[in-house]
Amino acid sequence: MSNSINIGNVVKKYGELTIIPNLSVQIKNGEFFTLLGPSGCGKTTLLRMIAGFNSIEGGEIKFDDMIINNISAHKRNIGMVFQNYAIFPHLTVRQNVEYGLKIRKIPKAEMKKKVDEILETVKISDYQDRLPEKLSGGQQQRVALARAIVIHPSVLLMDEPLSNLDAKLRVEMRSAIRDAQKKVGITTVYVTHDQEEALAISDRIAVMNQGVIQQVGTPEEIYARPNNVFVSTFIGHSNLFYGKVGRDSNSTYVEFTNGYKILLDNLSQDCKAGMKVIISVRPEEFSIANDGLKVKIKNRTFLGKHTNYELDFSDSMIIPNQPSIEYSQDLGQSTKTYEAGEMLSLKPNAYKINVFTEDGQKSLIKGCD
Ligand SMILES: Nc1ncnc2c1ncn2[C@@H]1O[C@H](COP(=O)(O)OP(=O)(O)OP(=O)(O)O)[C@@H](O)[C@H]1O
Repeated sequence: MSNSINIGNVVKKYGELTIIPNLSVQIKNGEFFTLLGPSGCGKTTLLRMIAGFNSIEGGEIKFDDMIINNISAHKRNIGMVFQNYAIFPHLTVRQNVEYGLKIRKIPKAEMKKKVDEILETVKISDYQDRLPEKLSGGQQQRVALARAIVIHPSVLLMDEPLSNLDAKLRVEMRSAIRDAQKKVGITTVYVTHDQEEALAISDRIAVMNQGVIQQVGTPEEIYARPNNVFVSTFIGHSNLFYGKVGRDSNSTYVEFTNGYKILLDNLSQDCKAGMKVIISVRPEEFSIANDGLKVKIKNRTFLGKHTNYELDFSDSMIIPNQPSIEYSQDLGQSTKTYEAGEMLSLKPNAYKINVFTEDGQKSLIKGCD
């Protein structure tokens, strides 16, 4: 039986150093839940706390209603998959998968049935008599996955399981992992620093930075309505502009420093006229229109499905220290391309753009505050 995981006010310290100051999150039974964040933000640390490999300096972790803080790792009934496979080199695929069941003294016939089933689920039946050295990285990772889920753990924990695989295999393995997880229906916590992988694989994502969860939501929610500037720039690309709020008798708008206005009907009540804000526009949220922002193209990059234009806005309009300001033109929608030096008139999509407080900490879109 799979469990929910309830993490309440947990604290992690290494000596004097606090890595996780106070973190709470509820992971639902059967959910594919991803911890996503930059290197060093504490993802592995939190995963190891759930697994029982790390001490917990404050708060509680519960599987359903049972507090597990003081239950040792091997009694938590957890399946784990790491980036370096951790399968036994001297055992065949089948023996590797059987291993956990043998330890649990599962009767032979039942063991055979369970192993057959899992080998089928992760699609490695054909290799069952091979030694791991005769398998590709992706196949080895399937063995590790089969071995972790065959014991029917309460929760499955995965730490960057695809990072040793090449790009194409990573994409293929994403679906393999997700399909197996859904079929078995096991609560899964997955750690990655790869945002595309997180978007592709997860039911919900927690975006972490410096030991603090910035936002929890479905991939769509996090991409479309990030809570703060960190999330908006960590997940996908966002162009950030200085702006201020304006109100007149029957409309509310944000205004760029060059006076360009976008009418918005979804700004939160906190937005007072004159308030300084950050306007966040994704590259695909611009479209070419006569009444847009006038801007010069810096360079053009053809990327197959779309063309990326780097834009040359005046420094007074854009928040400093951004890698680039970009417009992405979907080639399915347009055949005309533009060259460096040409002027464009780009209109941001009022329904899609995001607005944040001046310090970047809070969204000012209704429902995201
Ligand atoms: N045993 C330890 N003793 C002291 N500090 C540690 C220990 N393990 C991790 N840290 C520190 O805790 C912080 C979080 O590390 P953690 O491995 O959880 O990050 P992460 O988000 O998983 O990063 P990555 O994606 O690079 O694995 C880092 O600053 C790391 O240096």
